[in-house]
Amino acid sequence: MDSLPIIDLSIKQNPATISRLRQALRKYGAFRLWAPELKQAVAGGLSRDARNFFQLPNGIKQRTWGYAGFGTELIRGTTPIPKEGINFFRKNDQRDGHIAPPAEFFGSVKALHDIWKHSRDQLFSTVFCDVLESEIPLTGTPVLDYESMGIQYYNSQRMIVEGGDYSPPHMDGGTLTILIREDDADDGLEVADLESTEELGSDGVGREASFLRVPAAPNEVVVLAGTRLQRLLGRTKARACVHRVVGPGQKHSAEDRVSVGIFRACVPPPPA
Ligand SMILES: O=C(O)CCC(=O)C(=O)O
Ligand SMILES: [Fe+2]
Repeated sequence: MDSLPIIDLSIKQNPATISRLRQALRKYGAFRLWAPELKQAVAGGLSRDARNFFQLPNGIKQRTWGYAGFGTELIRGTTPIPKEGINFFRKNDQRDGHIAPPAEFFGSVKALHDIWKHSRDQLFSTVFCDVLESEIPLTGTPVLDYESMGIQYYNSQRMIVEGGDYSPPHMDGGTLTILIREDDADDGLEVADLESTEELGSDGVGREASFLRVPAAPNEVVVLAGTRLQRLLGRTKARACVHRVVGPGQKHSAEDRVSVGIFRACVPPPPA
C-alpha cells in the first residue's frame, strides 16, 4: 500500500474497498475521503479569513476565544509545536474579558461545519458498520467526546529550529479527526506505517517507523483514527494514527500553511 485508500460516501462501498479500508486502519489508522464540498468551503473563504485573523496584532488574538499562541500547544505535555491555532465550539473557551473571533471568520467556520454535518452520519455508519463491523456505540458520551474545529496556522518565518518539523509525531485523542488542507502535492503531512515497528507510543513510533507522505490532493480530505477509537475497538481493528508535519526545510514548498481539523468528529458540539 503506497497511498491511503479513498472512499466516496455517495456510493455503496464494494468489498474490495472495504477490505482496503480495514487494512489501512490497521496499518496507518487513516484513510482518504472524497469531500469536494469541504475543500470548497475552505478554499472559498475560510483559508482567507484564517490568514487575515492570524495577521491581527498579538494583543487582539490573545484576547480571542479559543486562540492558542505560537508554541503554546504541547505534544505529550512537553514539546511545543511551532504553530498558532484557534479552536471553535470548545467548552470553556468563552472566557470573561475575551472577545469573539471576527464575525466573518466565524461565519466561514460555521458554514464548513454545516456542510460537514450532512456527511457525519454517513461516515460513521460506513466506518463502524460496514468497515469495522462494530456494535459499540461511539456517540453518546458528550461529556468525554464532543466535536470541535481547530484551525492551525504554521508560518515558516517563525520556525525556531532550522530544519525542525511543523508538528512532531503524535496521535489525536477522540475517535476520528477529519483533516482538511489546502491543495498541495507535498505540504509535509506524513502518517506512520504502524506495522513497520513494534513501538506503540508516538515518540517511539516517530523514531522507528517508516512514514508515508500524504499529499493534499484536490477534492479530498484525510480521516485519522484517534486514541479513543483504538481503545474502544482494540488495536487489531484500528490503530490510532501517528502523524507529523515535516517542516518546510528542503522537503516541501509552502511558506505558510493553514489546516482545518474537525476533532473528535463524533457528536454535535454543545449549543453555543
Ligand atoms: O496541520 C496538519 O496537517 C496536522 C494538524 C494536526 O495533526 C493536529 O492539529 O492535531
Ligand atoms: Fe494531529
